[in-house]
This record gives sequence, structure tokens and C-alpha cells, in this order.
Amino acid sequence: MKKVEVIGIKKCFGNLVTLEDVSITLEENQFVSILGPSGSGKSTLFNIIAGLIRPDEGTVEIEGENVIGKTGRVSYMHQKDLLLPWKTILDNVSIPLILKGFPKKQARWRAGTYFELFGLQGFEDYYPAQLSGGMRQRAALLRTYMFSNDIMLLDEPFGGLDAITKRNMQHWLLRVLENLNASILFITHDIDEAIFLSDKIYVLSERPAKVKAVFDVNIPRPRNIKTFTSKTFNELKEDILNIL
Ligand SMILES: Nc1ncnc2c1ncn2[C@@H]1O[C@H](COP(=O)(O)OP(=O)(O)OP(=O)(O)O)[C@@H](O)[C@H]1O
Repeated sequence: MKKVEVIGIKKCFGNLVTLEDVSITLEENQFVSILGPSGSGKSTLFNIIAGLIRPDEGTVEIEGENVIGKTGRVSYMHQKDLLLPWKTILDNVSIPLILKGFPKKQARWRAGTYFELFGLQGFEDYYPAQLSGGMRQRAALLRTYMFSNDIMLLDEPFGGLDAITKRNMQHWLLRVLENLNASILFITHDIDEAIFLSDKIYVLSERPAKVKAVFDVNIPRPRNIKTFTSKTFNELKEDILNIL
């Protein structure tokens, strides 16, 4: 089933054309990456899918429903999605449930049931500043997941992490996703990350961003450290590098 269908999106800011005829499809339980140069309009595309801004042309359908200008249907993690420093991790992660109307106690209980899966068990009462960068990102991802369990837009969630933590987070994310029912759109600048995580990769051009190429990632799951050195991985990487 199609979870998200973006059709022919065009977006200008004044005279600046950022997106030009962009079409993207996300199927149920798929992991789809959007790879593109800085400033090409990837975040703008997510803002349009999330209903935060309106395109000049084109439509966005979520499960067949037109959602232009409608928020609340997907969960969205921004590049620098900060946890509230004055709230504990458990309270931070409970926020979406409280916004949805759950009483505080029930929200905390429900959010708490995911702490083990997200590698945060035992840190419920810590404050964000007391956690490592990787743990903070896992908490931010869990909070995102609490918004809407099925469709997540992740805008470079590992962009600010060091190389080793980033690699660990990529492996962790794949393991977690095996246990969750989620369809994911993922923005990244990192070709290795896109191949390792995705079922499909859209490569965007420089601004105005158009879809330059679409690659299916035919690498079996579960994937592991050996994936990075496999023949299929490296052939695909070469194909993508040739396009960029
Ligand atoms: N509200 C706005 N008003 C005017 N220009 C904007 C607005 N939002 C974005 N832009 C411009 O549109 C272009 C695309 O921005 P966007 O943030 O979508 O790019 P991006 O591909 O996500 O970049 P990065 O990878 O660096 O985050 C940029 O040139 C940006 O300056």
C-alpha cells in the first residue's frame, strides 16, 4: 500500500525555485532515502509533506488522502531536534502522547514501554545534558515515533554525530525497525548511510531540485557490517557517485 505519494511538487520562495516537479512514493514498511546536495530543497520537501508549507504546484497524498496544508498526519524529526533540557528523558518522550490527550501518568507508562527497545532503559529520570549524543538522538527518535507510529520523516537525524556513533546508530536503527511497523522517509547527504539503510534512494539535483535518479537497493536484510564491503553495495555506490 502507498503510504505517501508526492506528485509533481513545485515550490518557489520569491524568485528562487527550490523544487521543480518532484515526485516521490513511499510504500508501507519501506525505508526511502532522499539524497541531495545542500540547499537543494530537501527540508522544504519535508515541510510540504508534513503540511507545514504549501507547494505552488502538485499534491501530497497520505494513504490516498490529499494532505496539502494539513499537519498531524506524519511525525517529523528535524535536523536539530532538541530535547527540552528542563524535562527528564521520560517526560520529553511522553510529550507527543500528552499532546494527543493521554493523561500524564498513562503517557509516561506508554512511552516507558519503548525504553528498552530504544536503548534508554535506566535513563528515564536523567536530563538530556546527562546523556551521550547517540542516546539523545535515540530519545529524539523515540519522541518522534510517539507522534505517529507509522510514517516518519527523518531529516538527517545522525548528521551531527561523530563517525563511530553514527555507524552504531545506523545499525541500531535497522535492528529497531525490525520490531516496529514504520514507513520512513530519510534525508541524508551520506551515500553509504543511504545505501545501508534504504530500500530505495531518490537522488535530487542541485537547486531547483528535481529527481535525477531513483535506485532500488537490492541488498538482503538483515544487513550488517559486511554489507558495506559487499559487491552490490559498492556497485550501487559507484552508480550513485556517477550521477551526483
Ligand atoms: N521560508 C523560506 N523563505 C525563503 N527561502 C527559503 C525558505 N525556506 C528555504 N528557503 C531556501 O530554499 C532553499 C532550499 O532550502 P532547504 O532547507 O529545503 O534545503 P536542504 O536541501 O534541506 O538543505 P540542507 O541539506 O543544507 O539542509 C535554500 O536556498 C533556502 O535558503
